[in-house]
Parts: sequence; structure tokens; C-alpha cells
Amino acid sequence: MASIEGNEQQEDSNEENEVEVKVIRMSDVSVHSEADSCWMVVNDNVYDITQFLREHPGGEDVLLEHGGRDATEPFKEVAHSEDASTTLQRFFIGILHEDDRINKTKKPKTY
Ligand code: HEM
Repeated sequence: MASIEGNEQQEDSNEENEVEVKVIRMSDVSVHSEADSCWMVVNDNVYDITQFLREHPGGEDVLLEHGGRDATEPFKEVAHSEDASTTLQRFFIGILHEDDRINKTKKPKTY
């Protein structure tokens, strides 16, 4: 009766993963596009930046513009410092599913 139908899809791409890294579909990223839950893809890594919106030195609006989307290009265009890349790590939640990658990063960082 109380069966819980998880939304998680089974991933068969576990190959030789030593650490358990969550593989996330773009369709899941795209529903997190608002200030109450904001995810973003940079270099095929997925980040939950909800807590960072108000902290971002470049403002909340630019982040929300790219919320739920792939922001690799805009992130690079700003020529963010190394500090910005380090900041990203704090919000890492998983890697983008291979079929959804547009940047074709060979090995997304898993920190
Ligand atoms: C979650 C991903 C992001 C992180 C962690 C991040 C982090 C930072 C940090 C730490 C700075 C301060 C300067 C520096 O250290 O480079 C900064 C500045 C800035 N960011 Fe981001 N950023 C992110 C995404 C974006 C995106 C997608 C855009 C828009 C296209 C953007 C636009 C800017 C701008 C315009 C500044 C300059 C602000 C100024 O100097 O007045 N950022 N960001």
C-alpha cells in the first residue's frame, strides 16, 4: 500500500566508479530553475547553487537566468577566478548523464 515509487532511474553506467557519484539527467536539472531550488551545469557537472544565489558577487539575476540550464559558456566568458571554481565545488551534487552532455567533457570532475 505504502509503496514508494522513487523517481530515481537506475544507472547502468557504474563501470569502475569507486566513489558513488550521482548521475543526473538534464530533464531533472531543468526543473530546478527558480530561486527556491536552483541547479546549474558547468563543464558537465551539476551544482545546486540555491544557497549561493545571494552570495554571488555577480548578482542573483545572472544566476537565475541560467538556472536549470547549462551555464558552461557564460561561466567561462566572465573569466571567473580560480576562487570561483573553488566555490563551485561546494555545490557539486553530481555529473550530467552522458547522453545529455553538450560540452563533452571527457572526465567531469568528481571532487
Ligand atoms: C554557480 C556558478 C558561479 C559561481 C560559483 C560564481 C562565482 C563568482 C565569484 C566568486 C565571483 C567574484 C569574482 C571572481 O572570483 O571571479 C563572480 C563574479 C561574477 N560572476 Fe559569477 N559565478 C557563477 C556563475 C556565474 C554566471 C552563470 C554568470 C553569468 C553569466 C556570472 C557572472 C558573474 C559576473 C558578471 C561577475 C562579476 C561581478 C563584478 O565583478 O562586479 N557568474 N562569480
